[in-house]
Amino acid sequence: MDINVQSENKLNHTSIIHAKDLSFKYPNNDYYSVNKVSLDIKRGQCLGIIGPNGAGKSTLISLLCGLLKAEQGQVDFASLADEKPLSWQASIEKYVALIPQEYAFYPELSIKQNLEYFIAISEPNRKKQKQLLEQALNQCQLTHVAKQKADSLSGGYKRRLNIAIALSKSPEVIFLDEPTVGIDPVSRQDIVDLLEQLKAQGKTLIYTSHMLNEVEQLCDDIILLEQGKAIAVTDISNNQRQNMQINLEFFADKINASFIAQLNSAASPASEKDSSNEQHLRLKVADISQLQQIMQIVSQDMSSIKSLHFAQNSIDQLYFDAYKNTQSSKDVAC
Ligand SMILES: Nc1ncnc2c1ncn2[C@@H]1O[C@H](COP(=O)(O)OP(=O)(O)OP(=O)(O)O)[C@@H](O)[C@H]1O
Repeated sequence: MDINVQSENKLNHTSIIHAKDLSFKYPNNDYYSVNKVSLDIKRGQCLGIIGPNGAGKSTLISLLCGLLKAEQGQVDFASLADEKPLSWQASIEKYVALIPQEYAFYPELSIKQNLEYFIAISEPNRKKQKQLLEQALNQCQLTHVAKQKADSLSGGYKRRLNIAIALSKSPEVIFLDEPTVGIDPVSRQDIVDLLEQLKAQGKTLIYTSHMLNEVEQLCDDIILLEQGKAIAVTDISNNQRQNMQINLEFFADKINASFIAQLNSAASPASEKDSSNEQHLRLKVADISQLQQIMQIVSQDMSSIKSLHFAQNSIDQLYFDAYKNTQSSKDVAC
């Protein structure tokens, strides 16, 4: 595999990492853990890598940040250096950080000692070391627990320390492998907020998680992996979010047949009745004009409606649709 550092104008001007046809097989495995994956990571954006257990997310991250060498394919990094271009290895060491799934710190040391140790590896200047330490402690809200032994911290604080160590070298590109796994919802939200701040500062994030709501909140682009292959690549930038389908759900004391017929004729042909019983009706609405017609019908008989919910097609739906499609194409192939 080739990993090249390109001057930015050789890549698409917004791209920071471009990978083409990456493939990797672990020794002794007879299958590819990553199979011909191509992707483009834009500067300052967050790319989400999602997929079921064993889909190849961690392996893909390891390939992209140079921890593993692919058998085939190529990774191009835009030159991250301001002045003279660096080798890809030097570029990765200086500008790229990986926050792994496992805890990557010394349990016997305190938070401060851990950070001091890792900062000293990449920054020889004592004054700068101190600044980086304070910055990492503040950014990850660890100042008040800085003297505590890492081993004694809660899961949420251990995750923050993992992130603080990676951030302490002020990276431009940050790979995060399930950074919120196994922690409570409040700690999880704190970490998502921190990642939002990093994005706002212009950092490029590559993020894997099984928490699809986090992915939806943070990511601009998503790549869905299954058995090493990229089975869907989705741009969920604002534009696309607006175009996502609207789901409309009615709950009523009783939904009668003529009401359902009226709604269906208003919504037809693009709308689809998912389910109906006497109390519950779910419609997929294709556009705003359909929605207006439906709301007109509903407003004529509001008395029977107990509640009505709008839900945009979420990333969960995209995930399940893409996954369902690959499963059904496998069934056809069998
Ligand atoms: N060190 C290894 N040696 C052999 N096979 C491995 C190794 N690491 C991963 N694999 C295999 O490669 C495939 C992809 O694994 P990987 O850990 O990249 O998936 P993942 O999507 O990150 O999974 P998870 O969501 O469970 O973390 C799996 O079939 C896994 O068993």
